[in-house]
Amino acid sequence: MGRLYPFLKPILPRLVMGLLCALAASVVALAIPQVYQVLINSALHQGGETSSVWIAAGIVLALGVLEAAFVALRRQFVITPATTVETKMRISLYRHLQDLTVSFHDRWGSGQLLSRAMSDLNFLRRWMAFGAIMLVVTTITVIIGLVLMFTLSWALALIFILAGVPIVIYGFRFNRYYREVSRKSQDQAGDLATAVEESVHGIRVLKAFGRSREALENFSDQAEELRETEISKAKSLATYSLVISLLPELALGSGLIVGILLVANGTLTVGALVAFFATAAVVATPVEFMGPLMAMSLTMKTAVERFYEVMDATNTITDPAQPSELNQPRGAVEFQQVGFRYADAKSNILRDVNLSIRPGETMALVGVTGCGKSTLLQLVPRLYEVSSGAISIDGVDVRELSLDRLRTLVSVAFEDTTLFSSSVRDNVLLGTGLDPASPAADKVLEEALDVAQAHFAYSLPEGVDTLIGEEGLSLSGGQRQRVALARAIASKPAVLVLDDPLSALDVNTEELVEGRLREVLAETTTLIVAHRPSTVAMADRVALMENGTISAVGTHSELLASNAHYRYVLASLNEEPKDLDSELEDDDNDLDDLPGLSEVKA
Ligand SMILES: Nc1ncnc2c1ncn2[C@@H]1O[C@H](COP(=O)(O)OP(=O)(O)OP(=O)(O)O)[C@@H](O)[C@H]1O
Repeated sequence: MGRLYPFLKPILPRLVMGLLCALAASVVALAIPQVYQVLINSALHQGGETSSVWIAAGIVLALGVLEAAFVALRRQFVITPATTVETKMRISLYRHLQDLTVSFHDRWGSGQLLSRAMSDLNFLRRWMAFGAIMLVVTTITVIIGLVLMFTLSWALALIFILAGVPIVIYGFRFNRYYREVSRKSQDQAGDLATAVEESVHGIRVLKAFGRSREALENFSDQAEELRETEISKAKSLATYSLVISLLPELALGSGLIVGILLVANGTLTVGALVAFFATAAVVATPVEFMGPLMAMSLTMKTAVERFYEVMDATNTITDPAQPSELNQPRGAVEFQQVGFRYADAKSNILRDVNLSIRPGETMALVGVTGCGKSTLLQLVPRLYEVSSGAISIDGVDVRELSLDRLRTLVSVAFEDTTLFSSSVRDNVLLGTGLDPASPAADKVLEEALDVAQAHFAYSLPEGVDTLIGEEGLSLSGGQRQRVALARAIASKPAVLVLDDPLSALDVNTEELVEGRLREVLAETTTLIVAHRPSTVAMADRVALMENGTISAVGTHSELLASNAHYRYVLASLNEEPKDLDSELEDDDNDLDDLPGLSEVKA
């Protein structure tokens, strides 16, 4: 819990003020029985002073009002700072999640992160605003109350101390058990959130495959598990609460008998007896309150642990201490002996990858499914870090560039497009750093939408300002891909990395996009994963990927003529490789000169 100090530091003065107010309220509450003692001893006997009754009543009333005022002040002091801390912690968590590597996000369920950012931090706020202060205050109230009880009658106070022993012993057991069960319930809540998130995202698949019932059954099982954990939590708290409320009551009962005997034999005054029991009543309330407070503190401890599990995850892909400059990038990309293994994977996905892409060249990456093409692309903007070897742009290792600079140089469009809940304009201009409202941004937007053949955006209900993404208008797969492609092009990168960005387009649109892309790509170094011969046709050269390495590089015609695996891969693509022949008629390569071509043609 000490780790919360940096977050709590700015609000400590207000928390201390809140604590002082809460303490003052308790002290005032404990002072009231002392007035009873004076009142009873001075007025409640024959010939007693009647005027003191009015004075005592006035004092008790004033003390009551004072106590209420202190309680109200405590609330004022702590509520605002607690929400401030909650917000700050939530923002730090979000910032850290943005910084953490893609490998981290591969391993963590989104629901687990969601539950940490929302419900765990919510617990924490409630604990700061109430639990922490009340825990300190109740402890101090009990201590002061016991001291007062000892001064009034040590024999009676001893009975209460004896009753406290089993409470403490049981408290340790409760502590251990409740921590475990509270951790379990918070993790289960995270898993449940993941299940909701997955089924909401995959609702079409679930419906289309008629799996809604199974999804519901799975969800119900998980929800049932959480319910059982919550019940065992509640049972354990109920038992603990029973112990800590019953024992003080037993002590009160037996204390009353002993107290009356003490008054009867003259060892104790009636006023002291009444004051003792009034004090004991003030002390008993916080003692009974200890159960829920302990439970709250243990839940909050788990919440802090869960928060720091994420915050402690280190970002391994960071800026270099002294970033290199790359002022006028030409866009020569070089892979040297690149090897890569996913965290937790048993073997390397990529090994000994050597590939040189000239400035302005378009290189298609072709290979059978699962051979590592997408993985290789993601290494260029350092979404994952190479395990061995190096990737350089214009001779500068990508690890020597600041991440901001690298990601301005390299732009990416993935096959599986993600659009954010904002306008088409904002989505396309995401990586440009331009003010979306500026005239310069309008021009860039227009050009990018034109290259990506995403003119449909102008016909949306509010044109390019139409809200798309999860909370907005649903676009078709091909429309989404075109917006994502426009986004990649808009920032005018030196290096463009495209993971089969046209896979969802119909043949005619694809042709139009390719026509415009060729013009753009003439200036930009491009590495493009190709699953269709028509995409291969856009490339100057083709790199063939086989078993996690580049096994051959050449023009389409060269590879077609000389490489059996290339022919096999092309044959397995969506279209027949011969479709490409017409595209390549203008190619400078003289196919007839290539060795072995006659066999291919045959
Ligand atoms: N995040 C990940 N963690 C662990 N393994 C992964 C991860 N992503 C991909 N893989 C594995 O790496 C291998 C290569 O995947 P990759 O997506 O790079 O292939 P690909 O050639 O692009 O396939 P496709 O043509 O089907 O898109 C696969 O065996 C896949 O299971």
